[in-house]
Amino acid sequence: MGRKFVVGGNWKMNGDKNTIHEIITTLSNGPLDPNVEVVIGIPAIYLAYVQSIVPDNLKVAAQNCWKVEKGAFTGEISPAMIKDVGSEWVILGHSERRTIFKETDELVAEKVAHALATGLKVIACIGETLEEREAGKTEEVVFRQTLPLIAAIGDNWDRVVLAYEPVWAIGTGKTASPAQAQEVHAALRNWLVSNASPAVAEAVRIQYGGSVTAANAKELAACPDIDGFLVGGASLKPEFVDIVNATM
Ligand SMILES: O=C(CO)COP(=O)(O)O
Repeated sequence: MGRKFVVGGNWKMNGDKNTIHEIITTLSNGPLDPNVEVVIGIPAIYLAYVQSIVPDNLKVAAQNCWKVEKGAFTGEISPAMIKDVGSEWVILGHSERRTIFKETDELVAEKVAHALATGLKVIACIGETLEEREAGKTEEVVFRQTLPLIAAIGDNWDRVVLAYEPVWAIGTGKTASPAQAQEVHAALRNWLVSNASPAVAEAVRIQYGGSVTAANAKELAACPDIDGFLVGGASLKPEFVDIVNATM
């Protein structure tokens, strides 16, 4: 069976009640391709608000969470809380979490394991820096980041989407070319055959993220191993509708 296209919008630390209302109105009017799964990543403080105004065809994600249910972790939110306000997804391991907040591959894996154990669905992000790419280490880095996720995910792959986001393409306007993105996606899928299982490799959806716009989405979406996008800046704009509809 084919992999269902899945498009995420990662708002990062953007939006206020007014602009959020506008974005949700735009997405509600769409129309959004009903064959595409759409997940929007919301700043934690607005999760409940967004949850109260989204239509059924939009799923809501937190952008991070901690690795236990509750306790003395000032400033953190737990998967149980995300679930409690009605959201089904969490984005984990985003490169901004890894670089700015120093999250290690192991911590990301612990978070993924706990989020899945709580019943959430996870978008797990991986991707190399420019320096790593130029040193010819792209695949090495992507495989290293994915390896601890294998044990963390266990047999919950049906609730996981991988997002390949080359750090040099994030927020820079420098999109990976379709050939560059496809090459990494295919290599990762091939690596999953032996490191997870052939069935997982075949079924798991791999999103591309990094300066995706309405202008480049169709060409990227046509690549056989690109199963969706994780969109930053453009997810705050009306063109997100066109990105969701890139495979129509
Ligand atoms: O980080 C991203 C999505 O998670 C990509 O951000 P941009 O689309 O703004 O490059």
